[in-house]
Amino acid sequence: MAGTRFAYVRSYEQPDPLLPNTFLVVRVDGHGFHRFSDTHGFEKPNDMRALELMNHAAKDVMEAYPDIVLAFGESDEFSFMLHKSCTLFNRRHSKILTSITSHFTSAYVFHWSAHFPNTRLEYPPSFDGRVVVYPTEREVKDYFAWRQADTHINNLYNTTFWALVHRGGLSTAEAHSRLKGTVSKNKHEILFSQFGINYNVLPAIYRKGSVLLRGETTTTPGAARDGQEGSAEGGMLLIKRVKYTP
Ligand SMILES: Nc1nc2c(ncn2[C@@H]2O[C@H](COP(=O)(O)OP(=O)(O)OP(=O)(O)O)[C@@H](O)[C@H]2O)c(=O)[nH]1
Ligand SMILES: [Mg+2]
Repeated sequence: MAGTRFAYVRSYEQPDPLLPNTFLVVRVDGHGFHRFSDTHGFEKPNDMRALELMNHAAKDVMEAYPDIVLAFGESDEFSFMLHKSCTLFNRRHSKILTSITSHFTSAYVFHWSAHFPNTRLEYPPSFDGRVVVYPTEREVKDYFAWRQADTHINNLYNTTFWALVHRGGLSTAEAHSRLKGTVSKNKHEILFSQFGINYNVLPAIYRKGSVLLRGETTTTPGAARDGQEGSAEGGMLLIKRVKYTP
C-alpha cells in the first residue's frame, strides 16, 4: 500500500500511548449479564459454576499476558493490574484493552462447557472493557478495596433479598421494599433471625470475590470457598482478601 495515493489514510490513525510508569488496570465486565444469567439459568444470588468460569478465563488471560501481576473478580467483572514498568504493545491503549478483553471473552466461551456441561450456550456472550491509569500504589490499593467493598455490599444485599424470596415467600417487589433503607446490620439480622444464616461463614468467594496473584506461593482455586491454603500449579493464587505487595 505504501506509495499509493491511498496511503495517506494511515495518518488518520492516531497514536494512543498510556502514560509511562503508571499502574494500568484493565476491567472487563459482562455485557447484559442480567439477561445472560437468566437465559442460562444461573443460580441466585451466586452461581459457583459461573464464578469458576470467570476465574478460569481470568487465569488464561494471566497466562497469556505475563505483565499482569494481579487480578480481582466478582460477579460478571474482572480487573487486571499490569505492573508499572510494563511495555506491553508499547503501552498502546487500544491494543492492550482490546487484546485482553477479547482474550477474556474467547476463554469464557472456550471453557463454557467445562463449567456448564449440561447447559447449551444460547448466544455469544460479550464483555466491555476499560483501562484506568493509576499513578501511585495508594490509588491502586484503593481501587481494589473499592471493588471488594462493592462485592461485599452487593452480595449482602443479594443474599438477603433472595433469602426473603426463596425462603421467606416474599415476592421480589416485597423483598425490595423490605430491604429499603436497611443498613448492613439489619440485613445480617434478617438473615440470622429469620433464616438461621450466619453471613460470615458463607463461602469467601461470594463475600470477598476472587484474587489471582502471580507468585510462587499458591492456593488452590477452590480453596477460596473455605479460605484454606494449599498449592496449585500455574503460579496463581486465589485468596479471600486483596493482598498487594508492589
Ligand atoms: N443469578 C446470577 N446472576 C448473576 C451472577 N453473577 C452475575 N449475575 C448477573 O449479572 C449482573 C451483573 O451486573 P451488571 O454488570 O451491572 O449488569 P449487566 O446486565 O451485565 O449490564 P451491563 O454491564 O451494563 O451490560 C447482575 O446484576 C446479575 O443479574 C450469579 O452468580 N448469579
Ligand atoms: Mg455487566
